[in-house]
Amino acid sequence: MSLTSETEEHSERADDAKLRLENLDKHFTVNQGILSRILRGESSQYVHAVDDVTVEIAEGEAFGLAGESGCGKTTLGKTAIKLTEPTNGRIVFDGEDVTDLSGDDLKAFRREAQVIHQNPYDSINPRFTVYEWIEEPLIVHGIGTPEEREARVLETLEMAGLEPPEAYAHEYPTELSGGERQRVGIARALVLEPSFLLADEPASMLDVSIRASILDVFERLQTELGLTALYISHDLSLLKHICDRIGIMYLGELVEVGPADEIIDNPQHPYTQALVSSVPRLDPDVDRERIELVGEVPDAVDVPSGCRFHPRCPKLVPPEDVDLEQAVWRAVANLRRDLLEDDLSLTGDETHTPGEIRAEYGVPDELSDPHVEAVLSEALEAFVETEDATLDRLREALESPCERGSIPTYQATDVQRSQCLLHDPDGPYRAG
Ligand SMILES: Nc1ncnc2c1ncn2[C@@H]1O[C@H](COP(=O)(O)OP(=O)(O)OP(=O)(O)O)[C@@H](O)[C@H]1O
Repeated sequence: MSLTSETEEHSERADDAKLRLENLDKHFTVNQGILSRILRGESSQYVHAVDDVTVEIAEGEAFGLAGESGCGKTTLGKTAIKLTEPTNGRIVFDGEDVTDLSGDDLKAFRREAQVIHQNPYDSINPRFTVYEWIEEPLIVHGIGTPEEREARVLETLEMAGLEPPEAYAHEYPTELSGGERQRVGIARALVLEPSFLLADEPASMLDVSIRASILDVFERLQTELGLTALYISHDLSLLKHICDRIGIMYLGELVEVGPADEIIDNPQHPYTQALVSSVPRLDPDVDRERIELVGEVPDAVDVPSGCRFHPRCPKLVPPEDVDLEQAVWRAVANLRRDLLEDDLSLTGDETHTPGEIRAEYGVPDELSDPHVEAVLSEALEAFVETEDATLDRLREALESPCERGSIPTYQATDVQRSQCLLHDPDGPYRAG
């Protein structure tokens, strides 16, 4: 299914959506000195923290966001509930466009959408007692008499599992353990009776022994209060445990979305497959082959063309006229990438022969495809001789379809969407 029909599908279901993000972008301007920009002749550059994300979260749903560090999870979460302004796109909450809310309307929205922070040590003001800290949002929003507020604070402490609430109310946060502080953070988020909760790495700072009990609180609250929640975490096993659906982010884009169990047990996008395979304890009974992810996540300023995962993808699609085994093609593509970027990764400082360069990249001395062999050996000879080769032929002749244009989102299975050419039902490539 193409992106167009996906949009139609969304608009049909839009009424059930608690939160709907449409083509959401959040870009940050890179903080470069004016002088350096003038000298290097560059215009402003942007960090593509979130790019063209379209997704909806249903009423009562727990949605998880996962992906490597820096891929944009926190920025997407914060933008979704307007803790930071989107660069482009629309945010629809309870059927209403909240993208440009301000003033009292924004304040009312803030009551509905609350956040639980990652760090229970930093996020609480130590000068407040637990009672004062949890009562504050009620005062800010002008809610209730002092007696009504007291009743609400104590009730909320109890909901967050701080019992007896009267005993906790007059403590200072510094006197509490990490798990207790996280429960205080939960109580503060709940006191306004929100309908949407953003929990950013809610358990990552906690001891393993405490994590399970905090996750139980989340699960219980969601069932009892019917909350819709967006959980952000590196930890796929945590998300599998508490979420209905999971979205996987890579370099600002949402590359796969589907039911939590399916994302873990039957990942479709090559990036999700690699991410899942790197977590051995996800499912001890499943003997999963570990997929090694080569290289680092690229810079979010200078994002790769086409599929952003293509420089690292173990399933990179070769050009149609290339006939090489996948592992050999990946090795050739790695060497081509570094030659084109003039950034070969070689051991030692001495000059290398074409044969030595090939060996370092795991490219065989003679490729079985004569066309690729001719293009690559010509480029290597030129590179070694002049160190400044014209590499246009290498660039054009061996360009992968994954490097071109923007990759749409496809329906990869009945329940999973994936932004990968391998899932184009009308395309020549097949997922394997
Ligand atoms: N205020 C900001 N100004 C400039 N760049 C930013 C800002 N906030 C985030 N970024 C950049 O945006 C990208 C996405 O960051 P973000 O924190 O959203 O990722 P993340 O997936 O939540 O990472 P982590 O898991 O490490 O928290 C990164 O490249 C980050 O450096």
